[in-house]
Amino acid sequence: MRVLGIEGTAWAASAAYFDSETDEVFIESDPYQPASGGIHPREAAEHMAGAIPEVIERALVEAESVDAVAFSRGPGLGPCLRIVASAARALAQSLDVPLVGVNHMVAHLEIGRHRSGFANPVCLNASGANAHVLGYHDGRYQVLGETMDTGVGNALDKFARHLDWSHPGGPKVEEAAREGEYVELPYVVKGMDFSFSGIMSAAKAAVEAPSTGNRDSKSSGDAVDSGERVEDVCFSLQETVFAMLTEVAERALSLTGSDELVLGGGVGQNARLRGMLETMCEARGASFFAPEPRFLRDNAGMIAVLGAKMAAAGDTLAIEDSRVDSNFRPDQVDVTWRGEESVSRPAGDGEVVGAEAVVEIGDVVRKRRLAKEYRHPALDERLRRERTASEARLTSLARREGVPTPVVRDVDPREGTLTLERVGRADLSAELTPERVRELGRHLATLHRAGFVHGDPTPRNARLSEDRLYCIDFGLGYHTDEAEDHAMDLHVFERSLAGTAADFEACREAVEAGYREDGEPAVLERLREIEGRGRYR
Ligand SMILES: C[C@@H](O)[C@H](NC(=O)OP(=O)(O)OC[C@H]1O[C@@H](n2cnc3c(N)ncnc32)[C@H](O)[C@@H]1O)C(=O)O
Ligand SMILES: Nc1ncnc2c1ncn2[C@@H]1O[C@H](COP(=O)(O)OP(=O)(O)OP(=O)(O)O)[C@@H](O)[C@H]1O
Ligand SMILES: [Fe+2]
Repeated sequence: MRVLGIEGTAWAASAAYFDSETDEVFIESDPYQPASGGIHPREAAEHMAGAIPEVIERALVEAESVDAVAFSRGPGLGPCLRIVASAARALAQSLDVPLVGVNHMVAHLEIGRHRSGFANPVCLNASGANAHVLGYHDGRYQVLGETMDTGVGNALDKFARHLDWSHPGGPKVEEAAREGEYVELPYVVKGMDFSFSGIMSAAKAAVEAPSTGNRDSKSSGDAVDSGERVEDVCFSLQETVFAMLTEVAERALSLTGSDELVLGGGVGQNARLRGMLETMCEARGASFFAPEPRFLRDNAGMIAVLGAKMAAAGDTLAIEDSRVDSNFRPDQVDVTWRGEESVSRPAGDGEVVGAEAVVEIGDVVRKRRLAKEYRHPALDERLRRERTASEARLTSLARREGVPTPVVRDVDPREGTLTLERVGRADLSAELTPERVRELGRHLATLHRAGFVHGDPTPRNARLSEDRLYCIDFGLGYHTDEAEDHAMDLHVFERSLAGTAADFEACREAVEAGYREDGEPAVLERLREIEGRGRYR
């Protein structure tokens, strides 16, 4: 199969030629560079209009023959997408070959899968406009977790703009971070979702005022002093944001039971991010793969490679059905080029390596949050201490409210250790029936009424016994009466179901039915709203 791929979702006007027989990929790109500020959609489209025909021409020179034309159908900037689609349609028609419409984010994932040879990896996409973790289940790439606000590259670019640095800011932040030292910034992970806006405001505020020169008087907590050195804030921004991405990637590996991770997207060119992911995977015996930079940043090579797989599966488009979709989500794609395999977790006993902790299961359960090598030591110490303390406190509080939880026998937040009663005979994930899931819905409603959230409700954080369902692992829980936070708790659970459950719809109805029995109707309405926000915006 020989495929001509075209990419132009935002800044990279790119065309590529892929020959699946030799596995060679020839890429021609012409980037758009804004004169000032960030990417202007109109200017970007003007760039595409001029550059797309030229890069196609150069790629065609390399092409011996073309069996299909593939193009990025979305997500991206509408005006840019339309130019690319027109060019692709015209080319497919003039060459009289099929047209293939590729989801750009799935292409960022598939290029890693293709180059690594991994069968069934979890994928972290860290790009400009997006940030999410994908896992394959039920014939789709499920979004296991994603940003609640901006993409990770956009967050870095905006911070750089605040410093009057030119676009793109990511590489400049990386450069400045080399000389930096750690200052504390907010850290926001909810289940496998995460948010950058609070961190970015804190980072901007931190560099606002001129330095006082007194570096010993920093306050702790989420408050950040202004007047920090730019290189220190850049360093800490990377330490914080990339630790969040690495943590959610690890959670996804733990939830799905996969031991393969691939990285995609332009921010994947960052050496610190790659290093953290590598270290995390090594520590848990997983394999990590990041494609070379030409396949990480936006490029038509990944479009051609996925286009070839789709064309081989007969997944082509009639011209009249080839509309672009600027909000095209990866989980909307019907994965026609793969089998029905899904990552599922073998039930284990003895010592369990969770996402966060090593859990020894004997007469009692000993949970140790060991230091994570990938994190900066100061951030690592803070997270382990805070989460261990929360887990002990909320586990006991939940039981007093009537939700079954293990008795906490001992806790040492400084060491990050807990000793817990052993409860249940299996994780809920082992027998995921609607009836059991409904019980979890009731438990969540009870917690919320009591004014706190679990923080990470998944089928692996609930334990089955004959007569009850225990909730465990409250480390990400916190006190809140906000409907948004309560709805987010349910959303985290439903997402983890979508990534693992055999009968997702029945389980989702069950958790909501259980919640309705004791919870606020406003929370379920808010849940619908959260889902309707797509990527929360
Ligand atoms: C929809 C599509 O248009 C969009 N594309 C996109 O965001 O371009 P991509 O090439 O994947 O990523 C660009 C981002 O990658 C960042 N970046 C590039 N090199 C970096 C580095 N060394 N460190 C951190 N960020 C870097 C840039 O600052 C910029 O924000 C996407 O994939 O979300
Ligand atoms: N009190 C307990 N009784 C019985 N089994 C337990 C108990 N606590 C934990 N486990 C088992 O250990 C596994 C991991 O525990 P836990 O979820 O607390 O660790 P974790 O590292 O936070 O995991 P993750 O973040 O991946 O959910 C659970 O899925 C469960 O099977
Ligand atoms: Fe991209």
